[in-house]
Amino acid sequence: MLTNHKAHPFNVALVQAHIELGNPAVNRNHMRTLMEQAVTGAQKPDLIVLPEMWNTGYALDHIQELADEGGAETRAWIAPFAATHQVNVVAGSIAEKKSDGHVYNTMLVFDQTGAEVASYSKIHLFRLMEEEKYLHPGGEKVLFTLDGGIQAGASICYDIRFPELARSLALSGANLLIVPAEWPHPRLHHWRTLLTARAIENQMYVIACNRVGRSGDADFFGHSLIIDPWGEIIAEGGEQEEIITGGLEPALVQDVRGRIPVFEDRRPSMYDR
Ligand SMILES: O=C(O)CCC(=O)C(=O)O
Repeated sequence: MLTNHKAHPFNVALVQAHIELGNPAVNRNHMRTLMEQAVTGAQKPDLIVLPEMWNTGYALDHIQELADEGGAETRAWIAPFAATHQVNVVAGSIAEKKSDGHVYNTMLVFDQTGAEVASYSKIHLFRLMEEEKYLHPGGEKVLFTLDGGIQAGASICYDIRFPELARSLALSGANLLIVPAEWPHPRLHHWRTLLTARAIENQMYVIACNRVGRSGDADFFGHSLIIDPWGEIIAEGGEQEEIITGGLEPALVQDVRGRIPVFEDRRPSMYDR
């Protein structure tokens, strides 16, 4: 295992929460309570991450009425929360109704001043949950810089089954992949393996925040993960609500990339699709 402990790691807190189906008001209050716990915990986080579709859950039948119009409601409380507590917030993803009338599965990112630094809508919609019938896919990959200078790339849940996206983010400069999810049983093996592979092959940190609890037929297992660029699991959640914390050491990315020069040894002309 590679170690490169610095005095001030970049502390992350993953809010592994239960989500109430189709009840944005309850979910908003619940997330705020958990986020307050995160910022008053023993280790003050530099970054808080929420799970996927936390405002509505997969209430897709009613998603047109339930979705946050222009993301306004979410922005209105998360931006001041970030500023008040001087913490970066990746607000998981929400069902967001955009001005084109479509609903997107959208990640919003705020810096420590409460300024919005990025917005990413899920590119790969998940047919097993009929996302493609109710949601509109995003049209671009998204990178952003967090306070502290860390370059991060956005992925939402099913996106991690497409290694091309994480690789493309890494090639564009990402040192960290952030993954909000609603990933259910019985695919824990896929979850852990895919996330670890994305970390190892791209020599980047991967932090993934999954929800817990039952919703309809789905049983969401948590197991939120913080994985370092060598593929070591720094922290992993259980199957109940909890806040998973860990410290990232950004210099470790260059360290690992120096040890096995994968990016120098790539042969892009050999990969035709
Ligand atoms: O790929 C999977 O197994 C789960 C994906 C998923 O649940 C989602 O994208 O919402």
